[in-house]
Amino acid sequence: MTSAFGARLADSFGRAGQLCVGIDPHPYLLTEWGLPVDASGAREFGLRLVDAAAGRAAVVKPQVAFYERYGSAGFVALEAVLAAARDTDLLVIGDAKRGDIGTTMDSYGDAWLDDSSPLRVDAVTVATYQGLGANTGFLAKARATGRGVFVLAATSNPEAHLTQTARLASGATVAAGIVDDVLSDNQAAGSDTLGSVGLVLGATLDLGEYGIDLGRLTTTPILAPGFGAQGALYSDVARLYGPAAGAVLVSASRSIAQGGPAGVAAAIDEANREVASCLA
Ligand SMILES: O=C(O)c1cc(=O)[nH]c(=O)n1[C@@H]1O[C@H](COP(=O)(O)O)[C@@H](O)[C@H]1O
Repeated sequence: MTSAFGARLADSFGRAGQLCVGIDPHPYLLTEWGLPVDASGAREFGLRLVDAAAGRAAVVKPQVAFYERYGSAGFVALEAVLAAARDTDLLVIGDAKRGDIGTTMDSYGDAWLDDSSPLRVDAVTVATYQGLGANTGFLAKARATGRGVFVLAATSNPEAHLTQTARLASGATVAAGIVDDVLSDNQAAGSDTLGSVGLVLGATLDLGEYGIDLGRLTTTPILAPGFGAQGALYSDVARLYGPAAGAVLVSASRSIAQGGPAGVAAAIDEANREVASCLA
């Protein structure tokens, strides 16, 4: 891979808009799609979403849990979906939400970020309960291979509120502290377009309450889940993210897939249109 993830993401935004199509093969969706609730169904679901998203959206985001639930057969299915996406101009975020001490994170880096791994993706989601410093090797590997990382900061689920708005000794919230760490990391790496280390900032939240200054995030990729099934509206992207809206990857999974396979392409086009008109 030649250029940095942030630069490739900026290029994709320019070509295909700011939508991320989540690939979450929930058992109920497999049934609705007329697919078996097993690894072969999850594979087919993922392949069809990749096919529909290619040329229509910037990014796809397979949720690893919905493949992992089938054990080794699920990982074989996921590898097939990732390989298919690699043959398109889509960027792929592996939603693996890995987080551990540094030496173990290095091994996760070998799984998701190494050029020789069948699970390699363009970017991965990580949790930093062990501190962003524990991800030093992981982030270095991402940069060295032109890949990216999205760090959970303010997640879309209501249960996270208590922990993520708790105050650090500095007085900043935990979420704002993670934002600061990521900003320092991107500044140290000197990215000139979008950085390669991004943040997860859910669309279901009042980010002001988390003490997050969106004006500082104009060149930090923001993965924004919560649209559709979790209640956020595409028409609210500009209001929710303000000055950082141009860096937001608007992410939706169930709401794109719920109309069945025949409706996916239209759902993607409609979502992309709504996001673009809100950001125009
Ligand atoms: O990292 C994520 O993508 C993520 C972070 C977050 O704060 N909230 C969140 O919902 N997600 C993921 O985004 C997807 C949301 O799916 P839908 O609610 O169906 O659009 C799921 O795969 C979640 O695991």
